[in-house]
Amino acid sequence: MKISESDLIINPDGTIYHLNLLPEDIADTIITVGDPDRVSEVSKYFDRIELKKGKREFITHTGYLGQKRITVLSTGIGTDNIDIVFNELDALVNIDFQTREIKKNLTSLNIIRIGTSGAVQADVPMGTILASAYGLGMDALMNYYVHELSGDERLLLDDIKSHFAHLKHINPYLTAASDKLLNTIGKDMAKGITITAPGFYAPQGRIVRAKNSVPDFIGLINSFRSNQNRITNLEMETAGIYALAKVLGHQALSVNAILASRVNFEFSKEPNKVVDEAIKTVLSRIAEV
Ligand SMILES: O=P(O)(O)O[C@H]1O[C@H](CO)[C@@H](O)[C@H]1O
Ligand SMILES: O=c1cc[nH]c(=O)[nH]1
Repeated sequence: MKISESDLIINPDGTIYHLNLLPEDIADTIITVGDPDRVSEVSKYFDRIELKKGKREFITHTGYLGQKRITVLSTGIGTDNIDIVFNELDALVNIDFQTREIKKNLTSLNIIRIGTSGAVQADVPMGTILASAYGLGMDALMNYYVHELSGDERLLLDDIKSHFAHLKHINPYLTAASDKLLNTIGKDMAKGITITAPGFYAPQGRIVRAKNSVPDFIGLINSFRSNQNRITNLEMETAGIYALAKVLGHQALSVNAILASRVNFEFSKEPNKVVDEAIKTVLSRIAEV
């Protein structure tokens, strides 16, 4: 079935609407970062850069590390941007732009986020490189998509829903990381459930001047337990990435450079060093995926 011109917008030069990319511009292995300035912090380690493009906050570099073709792309902040990036990346590989039809043979991308995050457990110090075993969304994105849970995800989400039941404004959703990427890129990293919040301040329990509606949100978050599972950190994209990757048939892993300890009330004095460590660790393992 032909996808309409208003559902899938292709620019006059053949590029996808927001990302400004042609299907041939992206590799099958994609690194996403939030900050547009972080794209060159990743691609500076490539042996060769073949393409640099961008529009708005969506900056893309594609190149090679050894024999491996890699795309690094910035998403900007928040799951509303993840909605755009993931639908458009998927369209670039799985929709024929000439016929506007879904291709018969679908491509599954390997997508690795390298992001920054704040820890909520005392034994996850600043400087930790943490792989998200699960993304737990406190935002509203997945209310708009049909998505199914595995048995393990359902059991864990039921426990999470009971723990947060008194927060009537949220409908949490949960998706596991790609096993393949967790066991390669994420091997021997600290692991935990990552909360994706719809904001940086009160939605992550921060208090500056405006009053928070949820008292001691960090205490509520870090006291959750379900078997060996606990919530380790907070950021703003991972749950949307995991959930949309699963819906669209892609593999996803989120690697978090822990810059803040929310329980020790500290923020890293050397954030670039921590992020660089995460970038180098991911790139040193990327040939395995
Ligand atoms: O450093 P990035 O990848 O942007 O990630 C984190 O930093 C931003 C907030 O400062 C949010 O996007 C959050 O998820
Ligand atoms: O605490 C933090 C640090 C980075 N990014 C976030 O979203 N939260």
